[in-house]
Amino acid sequence: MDRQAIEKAADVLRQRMPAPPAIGLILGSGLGVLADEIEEAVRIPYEEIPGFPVSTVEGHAGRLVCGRLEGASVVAMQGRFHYYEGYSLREVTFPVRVMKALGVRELIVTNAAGGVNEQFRPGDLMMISDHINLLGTNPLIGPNDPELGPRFPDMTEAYSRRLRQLAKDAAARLGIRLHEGVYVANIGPSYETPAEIRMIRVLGGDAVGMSTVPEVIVARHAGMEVLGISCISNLAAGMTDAPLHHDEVVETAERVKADFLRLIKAVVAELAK
Ligand SMILES: Cc1cccnc1O
Repeated sequence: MDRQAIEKAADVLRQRMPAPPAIGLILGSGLGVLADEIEEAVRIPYEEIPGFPVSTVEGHAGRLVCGRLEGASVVAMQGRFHYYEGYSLREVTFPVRVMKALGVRELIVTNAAGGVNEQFRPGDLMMISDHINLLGTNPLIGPNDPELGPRFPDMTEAYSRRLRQLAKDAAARLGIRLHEGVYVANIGPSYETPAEIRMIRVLGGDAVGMSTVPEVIVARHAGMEVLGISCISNLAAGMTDAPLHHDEVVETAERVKADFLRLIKAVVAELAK
């Protein structure tokens, strides 16, 4: 990814944003409602930002929302880009590069995921402790710009221990049940087969989805701290007889949004201190 394109997008946004953001939020399917809670909000459609792709998935609005949330200056992606839409991983992760250029230090990534762990139920929240990349590719492939990050970034703590503790403490304070587990990225857009879900379980996966991992790899490359929260939208293939539908993914996220909102806002409030 070239620095010129990143700076060009960041410059356009600096002209329109109320203040430099400290926290970035990527809101997954049906979870964009959090951006509606941002105060003094400036909403910028992706098509007005040079270098941003345009989201094509139902349940993803397609705009950047900047403003204040729980006392912090934030920038939220209301709608994200997915590899399965046909974008390159560099395009999918370009917004993370721009957030870094704007000054974002902590990135909270959220998604709707399929439950693989047999203890999980639709509507549960899972904090991501680690991920497994089954995409068979990586957003950092190609020449590395050392100004953006190291050639071989360490992924030992892809999901910040500090932020995970913050989220755990917030969930306990709020009486929100918060699982913790491993998120596995599948390319999509077809859902996983029952055999693939059995494989993912054997590999140690607790939830599966079609996003998040590319953004987290780039965020860690850029030196950002990351917290990941999955909304278990439905049980993955083979765990029930029912077939999977995208509208179920969005509908479940809608249903659990109260707890999801309370948790993310509590974490942001802590970071704003
Ligand atoms: C996003 C998702 C939801 C349910 C099952 N599998 C997935 O990849």
